[in-house]
Amino acid sequence: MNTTISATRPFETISPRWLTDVGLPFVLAWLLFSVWRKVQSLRSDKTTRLNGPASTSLLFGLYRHINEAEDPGAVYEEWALQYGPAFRVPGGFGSSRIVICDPRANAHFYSKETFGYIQTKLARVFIENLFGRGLLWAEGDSHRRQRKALSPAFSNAAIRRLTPIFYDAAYKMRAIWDAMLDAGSGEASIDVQIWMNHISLDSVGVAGFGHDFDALDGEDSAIVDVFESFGSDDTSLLSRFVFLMGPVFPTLQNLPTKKNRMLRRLRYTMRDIADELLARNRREKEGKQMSEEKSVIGLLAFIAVAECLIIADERAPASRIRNDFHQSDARKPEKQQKLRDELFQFIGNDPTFDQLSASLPYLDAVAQEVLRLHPPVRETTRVAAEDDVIPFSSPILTANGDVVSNLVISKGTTITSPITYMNRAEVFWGPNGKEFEPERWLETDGCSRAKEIQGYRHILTFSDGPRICLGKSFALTEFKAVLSVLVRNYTFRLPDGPDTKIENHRSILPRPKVAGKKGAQVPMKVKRVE
Ligand code: HEM
Repeated sequence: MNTTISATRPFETISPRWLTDVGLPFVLAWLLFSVWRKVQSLRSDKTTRLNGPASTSLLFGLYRHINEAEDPGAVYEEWALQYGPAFRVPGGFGSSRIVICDPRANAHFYSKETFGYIQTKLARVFIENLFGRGLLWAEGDSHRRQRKALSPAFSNAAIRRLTPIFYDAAYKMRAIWDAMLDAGSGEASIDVQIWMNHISLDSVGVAGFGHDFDALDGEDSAIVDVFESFGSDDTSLLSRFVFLMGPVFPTLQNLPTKKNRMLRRLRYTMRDIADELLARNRREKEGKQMSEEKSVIGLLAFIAVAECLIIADERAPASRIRNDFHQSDARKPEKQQKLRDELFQFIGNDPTFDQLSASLPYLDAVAQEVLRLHPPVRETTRVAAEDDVIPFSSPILTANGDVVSNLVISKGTTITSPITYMNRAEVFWGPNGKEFEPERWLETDGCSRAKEIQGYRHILTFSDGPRICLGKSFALTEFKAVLSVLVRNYTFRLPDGPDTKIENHRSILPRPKVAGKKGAQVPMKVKRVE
């Protein structure tokens, strides 16, 4: 398909003059407004007063400290040990949010999503800029209606039908890798991350649109181009400023930073593609009926598919979890072999959807463990739409010195559920909570206190409650199908052996990179299984 990016409407570049003439007065006006708002809200605030870490910056509070940490979960863990299961974290200009580190409190918080707790203003601007006013943007009854309409497309029956699409993509990649290995010495250095992203994009394209973006074939289409650019950095001063100040001044999100230009371009590209596919679909329907097997288009509105495609790649790519698996797994080759042994019962055929779901315990354990350790969405932050009382399973020591078991929350209070913390903290997962140990999912009493955590199998990676990820079965099936093909066919080693240092690459997408590499590169040494 020939998709033109009519939407690449370039923004003017921002000059330093612009920042002082327009940016500074704007920030000062907001500052005054925020102080006034703060005074107003303090008057009516009944929220339980909590202890917490002190602010280190008037502009950013502790946001920068958290956002730039290699492991934000560990930062929250330190504070939870110091202040208990609920504490207040300062943001910029006197703003703050309450972080809840308790299973019962999190279960309550998520159960009231979209009605009692809603997206922050910042998130709403971001989501609207990217997707428009769709499912992710909607709250309350409107969200419930949209979700109900979309759910059949993500049912087990639907994913069972889509499973061959994941295998097709994996085998297409295998043919390319085999050719690379044949042309060399039998071992090749392959940047697994790029290939996994291509698999994700192609399979979501075929599954959602009935259209192959041919990313695996190196097709240079607009959509592939936009998704690839997601891995690039945006470390400009303006971007960092917008990122850090966004929680206080959501409208800054509309400034034309490199990241915002990219997201806007993606949105327009998706719309162009959707228009073109709609027209094609209409033409095909005039001729012969398009096969329902090939596409879930009959069930999904185009814009919703576009949302899913972006979510799948931008917010929470299944490719990321496969990639993280290879890193964790390449450090512990015995686990790679254990998985291969389990999968070797499938020689000459592939596990079906039902076998992937229920008959391969070690593959399942590996998938769970990767999801637990590497949640692409690291935390959920919402604003209370009404007054509330959050129950806790452990006692809280308030700033007044009282010991309480409930937190009183006033309308307008910002609450954060720290997903990475809940998924990894020692208090729930034991002393090896931060290690890749798939075996914990095979032991019945392996993660005692973690059982108190609700969410999908006691982790919060897919969120929980009314907004729990709609595509989790899609993502898990894709992950397991592709991993089963890769591990049966290849062995993986990190470039410098088990001690290779992996870092977080800062870009629109949270991506890993081998330390010292430019950009989000994870080149692995790949060999065929003998
Ligand atoms: C490993 C892969 C994935 C992870 C970890 C993940 C995680 C999440 C999370 C945390 C949310 C909640 C977002 C929020 O609170 O704002 C979410 C929502 C959603 N996800 Fe996923 N996701 C994944 C893959 C997918 C895929 C492949 C699809 C579609 C094919 C998808 C479709 C959706 C949709 C439609 C929502 C919005 C649900 C709503 O607002 O009601 N996800 N996902």
